[in-house]
Amino acid sequence: MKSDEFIIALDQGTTNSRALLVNKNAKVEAIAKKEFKQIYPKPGWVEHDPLEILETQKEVLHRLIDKNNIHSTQIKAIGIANQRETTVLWNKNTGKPVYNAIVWQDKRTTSICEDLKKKQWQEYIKRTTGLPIDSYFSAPKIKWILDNVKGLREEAENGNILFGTIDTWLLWNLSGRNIHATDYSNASRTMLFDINNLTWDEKLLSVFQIPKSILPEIKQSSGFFGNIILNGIEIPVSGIAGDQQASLFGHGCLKKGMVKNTYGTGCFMVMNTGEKPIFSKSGLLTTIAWGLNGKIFYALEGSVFIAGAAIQWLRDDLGFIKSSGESEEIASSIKENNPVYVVPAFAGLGAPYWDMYSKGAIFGLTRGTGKNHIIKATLDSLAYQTKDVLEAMQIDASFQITSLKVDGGASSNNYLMQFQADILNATVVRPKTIELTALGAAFLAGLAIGFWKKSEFFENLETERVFVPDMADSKREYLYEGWQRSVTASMNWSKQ
Ligand SMILES: Nc1ncnc2c1ncn2[C@@H]1O[C@H](COP(=O)(O)OP(=O)(O)O)[C@@H](O)[C@H]1O
Ligand SMILES: O=P(O)(O)OC[C@H](O)CO
Repeated sequence: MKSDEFIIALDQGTTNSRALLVNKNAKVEAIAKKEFKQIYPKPGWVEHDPLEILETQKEVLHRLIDKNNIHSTQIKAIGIANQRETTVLWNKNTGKPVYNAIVWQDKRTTSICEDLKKKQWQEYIKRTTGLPIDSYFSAPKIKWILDNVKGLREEAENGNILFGTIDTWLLWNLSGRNIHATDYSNASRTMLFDINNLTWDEKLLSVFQIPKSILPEIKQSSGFFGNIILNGIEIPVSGIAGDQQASLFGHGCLKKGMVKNTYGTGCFMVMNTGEKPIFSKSGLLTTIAWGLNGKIFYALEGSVFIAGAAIQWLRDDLGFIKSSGESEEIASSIKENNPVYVVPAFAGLGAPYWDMYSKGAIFGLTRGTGKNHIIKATLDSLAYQTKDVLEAMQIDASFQITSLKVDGGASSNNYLMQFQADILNATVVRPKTIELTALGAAFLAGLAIGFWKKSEFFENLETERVFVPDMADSKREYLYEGWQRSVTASMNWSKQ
């Protein structure tokens, strides 16, 4: 091992818990990861077991340290990046979750959201929290758990229940059930947080009937959260951010107008908009990028709910491929001009459509369509959804995007990245490491303790490949027009 001091990043994603060892040169030296169970109790419902999340996260942390012969004294700080919005409520006396974690993709709270829309809360919620009303966010999930677990609201009112997004759940447990906190970026995904005044919003707490006592303290994304005891040594957790904001930071998108796109379970394009929130008229949400050095930075985000998850569906449910990576060769082998479209609206549609009732669909089937066409069309859908979001993001001449920085599991797919460049008519820039989420969390943690000086870690980020657009305008327009018709047809499909 060359380095002798490290930052560890815990990257708790929708499908994997990961721990990464980051050295002084800002390089990822080792990774340990473990997939965990996705629970689908009913159509549209998605849950995780909070204890399994905690156990897999601890397991990969210990495996990383043991396998690489790291002594706890070599770990200078820990940063956490997490799947956002996913909601856990637990009893603070027993430490036990009162219900499974309700995952960001879960659709069970559509009627709570519908009710809010009927009562005309859209304007207030957008202005206050930056968010559209959608079952994606934490507040309706908290309300659902409080309404549906017998006696829970009373327990919560008596001060026995805590709420957390996954960062908070991990921090509370890893700190010896001591610290109940989150950072600004995660707070901004709850639909309870006033992103202008930086406080929990009393009006929304009352609308959702959520007792304030269950909410965590909110801190800067880079700063001291608490200590974790690892093999008898105290290690500070000094960076926390939602995974997409962490990835924005990891890419070095520190200036207004800089943008990245992460292809994980979902696909999230995020643009730094500086120290003032900008409110989109075309379906993007306004969110907090991070709190750093006493300042708040804002971002515009296009959240696509199903991206890599659609490739997992091909693998695990349809059995069309044995591994996600196999999709690359299959898609590259199809040369026909008769496009099939898969609209993977398995969890409704996020940005820019925000349709909780859209359902997945396949269009353009002929007798000659085989499973390979469907594999290619599923990969293509990641690129089309990204184009939808990018179009929404070009709000004026100062936000023209001609180059897109990418990361996340599916960005390793060369077919997809080339098709992405073609359909956007923009270059796609892939860094040498696609673990930008983890790097972002590590950078936030390392900055807080002086492990790195301001921004020096970005100097070591290298580009691995640039994908240059190579498609005729007429073909691009023809293909995209077919996608737009397909999405439109899938919308408002069923309220079940
Ligand atoms: N070569 C590939 N081609 C397409 N999709 C891929 C490829 N490799 C991984 N994926 C997809 O990427 C996702 C995993 O990426 P990751 O960034 O780990 O996601 P998360 O953080 O959401 O758990 C999975 O949904 C998987 O299907
Ligand atoms: O698990 P990921 O990396 O797809 O990210 C999930 C998002 O944070 C949900 O908002």
